[in-house]
Amino acid sequence: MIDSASFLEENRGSRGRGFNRMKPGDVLTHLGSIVASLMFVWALFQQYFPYQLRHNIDKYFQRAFSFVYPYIQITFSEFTGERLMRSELYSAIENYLSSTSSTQAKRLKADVLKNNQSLVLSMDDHEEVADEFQGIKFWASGKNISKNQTLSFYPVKDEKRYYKLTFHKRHRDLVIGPYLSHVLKEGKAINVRNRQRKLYTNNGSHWSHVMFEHPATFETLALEADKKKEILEDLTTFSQAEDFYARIGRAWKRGYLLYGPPGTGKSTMIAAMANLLNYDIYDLELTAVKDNTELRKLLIETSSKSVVVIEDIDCSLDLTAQRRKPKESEEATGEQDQKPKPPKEDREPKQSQVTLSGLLNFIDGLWSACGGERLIVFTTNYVEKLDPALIRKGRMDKHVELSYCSFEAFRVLAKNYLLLDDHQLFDKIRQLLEQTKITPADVAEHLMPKTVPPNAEVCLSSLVQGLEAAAAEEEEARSKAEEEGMNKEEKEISAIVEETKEENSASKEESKYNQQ
Ligand SMILES: Nc1ncnc2c1ncn2[C@@H]1O[C@H](COP(=O)(O)OP(=O)(O)OP(=O)(O)O)[C@@H](O)[C@H]1O
Ligand SMILES: [Mg+2]
Repeated sequence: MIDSASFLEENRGSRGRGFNRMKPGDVLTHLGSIVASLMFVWALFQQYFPYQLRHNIDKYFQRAFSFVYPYIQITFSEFTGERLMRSELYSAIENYLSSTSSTQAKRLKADVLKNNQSLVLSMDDHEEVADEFQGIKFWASGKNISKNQTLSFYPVKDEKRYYKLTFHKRHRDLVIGPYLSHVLKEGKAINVRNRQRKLYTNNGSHWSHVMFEHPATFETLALEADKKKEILEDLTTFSQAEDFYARIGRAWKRGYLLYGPPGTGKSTMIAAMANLLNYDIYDLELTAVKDNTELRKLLIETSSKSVVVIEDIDCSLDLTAQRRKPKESEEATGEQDQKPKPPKEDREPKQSQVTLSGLLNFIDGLWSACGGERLIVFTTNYVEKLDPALIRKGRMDKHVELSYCSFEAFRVLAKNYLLLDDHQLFDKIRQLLEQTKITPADVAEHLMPKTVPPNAEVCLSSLVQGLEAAAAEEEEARSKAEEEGMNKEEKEISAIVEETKEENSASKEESKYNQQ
């Protein structure tokens, strides 16, 4: 255990005893002359001693010092190697020490992250803070040393930042093993929490991004509580299961298929997922991807801790047709790949040549494992249109149906939009919701404030009217369909009657003819 405090105290104590017999004025005079002499000697040493000699003296002094000094120091420089790369360890330590720094250090550096939303404090140069791990105290100091560049005519300051970790030599194994990996892990986790998340979209084979700032959360998502809980648990379990996936030999990724009519919250759920897990979003526009090679390139460029989304997968590509087409041509010509492709551009508008097998490879091929910790989410309005190979378990592990608004979902929206837990109109709304189909997007539109100040009664009445109108429309459509069905039936019956009449008259004619 480091006992620096007591070490300093002892030194201070012995000095104090030595100076006790003198008067304060004498002490100061003495001290002044000692310091001046030391500085003079040091200046002489710096200036007149040959560099090699100075270097050797330094070296042996350090060795002799470390022989008696029981502490070990590790330095973590900001830049490693060619000074081009900022050391990952350095930033991890910076993040790791940020909380300790903000409580202990007296001079701090402030930085704003997440688009000016959160303030991050780190210790300033030459500050020192203590950290405790498994009951042992370590010292970390932030330093910024400046060196003059020697080969320059105009001396330019060359600044180097580093953290120095000091600990007693008996803790060497603990520090080099568990402590440093703990610092690295925690530092990275803080970095992930603090980063401004991004929403990427592909422009051909390149990703471009904007800041991701969707406010959706699972709390505000209108969904039945048990369904919400199930998805939440699934996501949280996934995000914490790195070791499990490694143990069972599976790539650390999970596929979600969200399906349901438009306006039922599929895109909103994706935003909520990303917000829950602190992931980036890669919104992949498949129609802009030229071919399978480009698709793979895009996949490789995605980072871990991300949600890769393909919206409206049924519209993105005519996947089933694309799978069939090569087979047909294969049958006709015998070989598929060697055959030069017809110049399609001449006859039809340029289409993406991404195939179903390319997409399947994207989801669970060898390349899909790179990066890890990734969700792949497909959305569709028509789940029945999708090729079963695409959505089988293992590829799309979880199928989530988002459907029309239930009363439970409505209550979530009422709480979000109107801050209401209950209201006299709720019973009526419940009955109407049981009779009619309305999407959460439509309900949300009714609940948007319509007056200043907002009035819940007005919004709920608007919803009731909307629901009644939808119910009336549905009723009308139903009776029309029934009528049409009846008409169709009547027509069919009369056609059959006509047919039998004709048949009867024909047979009568025939028997007459036979009798003659
Ligand atoms: N389940 C829901 N919970 C909360 N808000 C919802 C929900 N469903 C829809 N909304 C609201 O309706 C709007 C449209 O929803 P969203 O874009 O998520 O629908 P979608 O299912 O992705 O539709 P599409 O199939 O057309 O892409 C959202 O802005 C959101 O405010
Ligand atoms: Mg959508």
